[in-house]
Amino acid sequence: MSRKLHARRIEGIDKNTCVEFSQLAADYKAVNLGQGFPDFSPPHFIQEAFCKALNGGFSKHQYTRAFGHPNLVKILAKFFSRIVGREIDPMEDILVSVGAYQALFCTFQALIDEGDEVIIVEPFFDCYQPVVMMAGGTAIYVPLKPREGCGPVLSSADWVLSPEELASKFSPRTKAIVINTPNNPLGKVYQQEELQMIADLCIKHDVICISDEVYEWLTYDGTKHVKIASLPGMWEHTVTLGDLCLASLFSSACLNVGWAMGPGHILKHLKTVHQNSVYHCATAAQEAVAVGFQREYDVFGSEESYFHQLPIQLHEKRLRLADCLKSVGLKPVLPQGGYFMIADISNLNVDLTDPSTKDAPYDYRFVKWLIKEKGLATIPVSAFYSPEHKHEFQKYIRFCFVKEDSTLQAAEDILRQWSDSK
Ligand SMILES: Cc1ncc(COP(=O)(O)O)c(CNOCC(=O)O)c1O
Repeated sequence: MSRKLHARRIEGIDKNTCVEFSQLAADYKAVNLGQGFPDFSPPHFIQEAFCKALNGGFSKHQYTRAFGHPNLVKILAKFFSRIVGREIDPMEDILVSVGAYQALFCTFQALIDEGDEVIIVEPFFDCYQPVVMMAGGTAIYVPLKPREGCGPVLSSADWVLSPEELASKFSPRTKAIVINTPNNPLGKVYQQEELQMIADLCIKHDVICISDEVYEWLTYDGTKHVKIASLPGMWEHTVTLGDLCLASLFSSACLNVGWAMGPGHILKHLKTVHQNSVYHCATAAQEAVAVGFQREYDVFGSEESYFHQLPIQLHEKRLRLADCLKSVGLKPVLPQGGYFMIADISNLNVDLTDPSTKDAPYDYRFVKWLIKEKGLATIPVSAFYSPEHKHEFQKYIRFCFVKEDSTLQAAEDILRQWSDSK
């Protein structure tokens, strides 16, 4: 066929970093600290709930309510009403989606029009730019930067937004701002005063805040996760996105149940996109997650809670990886939350003359070299920046530490052998 096949809306977004580097890791059978998923099983109670749902009769194998399985939306509303501090209507204020990815897609397709501007805080989960573009929007970027004069940047808490620079990005065309807390890849957990700064601008300019909180239960060292929707006046301005199976909850990406939560007058538009695209999420998976969520509601705040246990388990892995990276000359930025840790690689002098990557940013070339020559997979952090800011942040790579200890040990062995051989 001679005529152009693909639509303009997908021009230039065909490449995906996770897809590219996960394939390279598989091709080279590398130890994979790249893509963010656990390499251990979910807790028994969620596995049992999933098996019970699958054996729960024909209704669990057929369509359930399009906008969310009644058992699930009811427990979600009950659970988060307590956290947000307001009565959440399970039937109006929640949309269950196929992972948070689909919730993101529905949100942008429903709310962003040609010419609308969307402020994206960098570094950002790399799908934000494509979903803004597919909706016809224009991405406006504002980077988190290491705080001036803080000395060596040891923590994600040291990466902050400039109030002046952020305020300057709002214009009459600004429709939404996207934040992600805890952040992927940096691990920053926005504190109340930072969220209040964003909230004040959203209310002043009548802008919607899209708050991606898939890692909300994974915070460390006593760091508290604050939902921007819980701040005064922000419920009406916020779409909160969550994930019921990835990091935050049950460490089971395969269940792939996410959600969007917010006021019914906004959520009704996301539901329009949902019912005209995916329409429905797996009933048995939703039932299993509802059972898991009910359990967590009953034990919330106690030592039996998985939300309590998982961060403790991951805290040790996080410190172990940071120690290893420091011992071989990398400079890790300790994350306040989430699945990932970035490390500054500027101290490492590696011959990156591979002609196949000569025009790529330094971290891309380094990551490919690390996979091909050392058998260790990570992700280049410049992939989480806009074209205009990539060059400023091409000396960092991202590690996922939500892995079995044996996997982390294998990665450490590779790094230490390399370090000893230098
Ligand atoms: C911030 C954020 N939002 C949304 C999502 C999507 O969540 P879900 O898997 O529920 O669709 C993810 C998924 N994980 O990313 C994998 C990686 O960076 O290696 C995410 O990190």
